[in-house]
Amino acid sequence: MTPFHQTGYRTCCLEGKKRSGRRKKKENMNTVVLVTGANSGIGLVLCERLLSQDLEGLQLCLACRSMRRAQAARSALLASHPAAQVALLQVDTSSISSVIAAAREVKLRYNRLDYLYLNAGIMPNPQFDVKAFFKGLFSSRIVSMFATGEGILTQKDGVTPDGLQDVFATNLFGHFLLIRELEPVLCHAGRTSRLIWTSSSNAHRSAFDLDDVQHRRGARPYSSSKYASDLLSLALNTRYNKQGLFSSVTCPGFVMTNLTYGILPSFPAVLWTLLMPVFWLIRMFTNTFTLTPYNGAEALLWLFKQKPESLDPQAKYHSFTSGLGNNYTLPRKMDIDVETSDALFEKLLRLERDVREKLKERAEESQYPCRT
Ligand SMILES: NC(=O)C1=CN([C@@H]2O[C@H](COP(=O)(O)OP(=O)(O)OC[C@H]3O[C@@H](n4cnc5c(N)ncnc54)[C@H](OP(=O)(O)O)[C@@H]3O)[C@@H](O)[C@H]2O)C=CC1
Ligand SMILES: CC(C)CCC[C@@H](C)[C@H]1CC[C@H]2C3=C(CC[C@]12C)[C@@]1(C)CCC(=O)[C@@H](C)[C@@H]1CC3
Repeated sequence: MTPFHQTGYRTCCLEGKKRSGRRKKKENMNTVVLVTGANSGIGLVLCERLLSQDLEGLQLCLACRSMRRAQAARSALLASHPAAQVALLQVDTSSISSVIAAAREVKLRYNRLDYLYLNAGIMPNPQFDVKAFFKGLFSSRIVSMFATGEGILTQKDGVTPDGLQDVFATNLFGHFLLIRELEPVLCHAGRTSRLIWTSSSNAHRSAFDLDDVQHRRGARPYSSSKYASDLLSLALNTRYNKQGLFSSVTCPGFVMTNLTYGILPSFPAVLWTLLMPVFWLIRMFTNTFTLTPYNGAEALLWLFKQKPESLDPQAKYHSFTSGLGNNYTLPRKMDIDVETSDALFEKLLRLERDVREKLKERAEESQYPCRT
């Protein structure tokens, strides 16, 4: 038994026909999978679950901002899968130069990338509105409040050294730039590559504004960044499907991870654990309370096994856990449209041009420091 495993739960996947072991192995020869934010929570357990599939030639690349934490994750994975091929990559998705350097490294190491999991994410300085929470408990919004966190959470965002809003840069723009930089290894004639986003049911149209895509003005940068990732996924499909690149969006449900522990910082981890029976009870009414990273990773793993052409680009694929602890994946139509997704894509392209120019200027300045 490894730390990733969870006892007492039966996992049932809505998988198509079962393939024979031998065919499965041949098809997956040298499948390269890169996961951002792979050193903890859903990203780490996804890696473990991928390794447990026993796919021959699977090459995992853990893309993390801290090499120390990445090493610890690699050691944990190798402890349960000693023969696995697990590489590390340093990337801070909130930093333009880090993303560009990481992409350069990927292109040197691999000539093809089959799966790119865009999973790294933050929800900094969350503010939990206790009053709204108790009001919600006695209203008809109760189920949707527990499923989405809508109406009870806001955040205080910061600004990165590149001058971008932190949540936007980390959750969305860094990943956008990574995809753009990795085009040569993602778009290959005769083969498909996959982008799989860890979005959220907290994504909401009302938090997003095309005139403020970085969410400088509001107090829901997390919701805005996740809604933007839903839109971006659709735009990527519009533009890249012909080149064999397919994008999908997932929601892991409510999962106990470092991200959620940060929501009530005064709550020690042990209190969260004590609340587990309450959460299991709530799960009887909402299957979105997946609670463990193992359950939360269900949709991310399910998508790995699907043919991309069979997926709906306007659907979000949700991990669900039933009251009895069974995991399954189901699609839910997203509240997005092609026009807004295209408009966002254009804005991101413009921002990409700007940041690249700034980066060039900075490089020139450091080369010729005396020039004015
Ligand atoms: N937990 C939940 O209930 C839900 C989570 N999600 C999403 O799931 C994803 C994974 O989060 P989760 O597992 O819950 O939380 P964790 O905090 O455990 O994982 C987040 C991961 O992202 C990494 N990360 C954060 N910032 C950066 C950065 N600038 N550059 C590179 N990596 C970074 C973290 O690295 P480090 O350890 O160094 O901080 C960590 O590995 C996120 O996108 C989150 O929004 C969506 C819906 C629900
Ligand atoms: C202390 C109380 C007895 C219980 C407090 C519960 C809340 C802290 C949670 C109830 C629903 C949760 C939730 C999220 C965070 C924690 C809650 C608000 C998310 C917003 C976390 C991030 C996501 O992406 C969403 C999918 C989650 C939705 C549910």
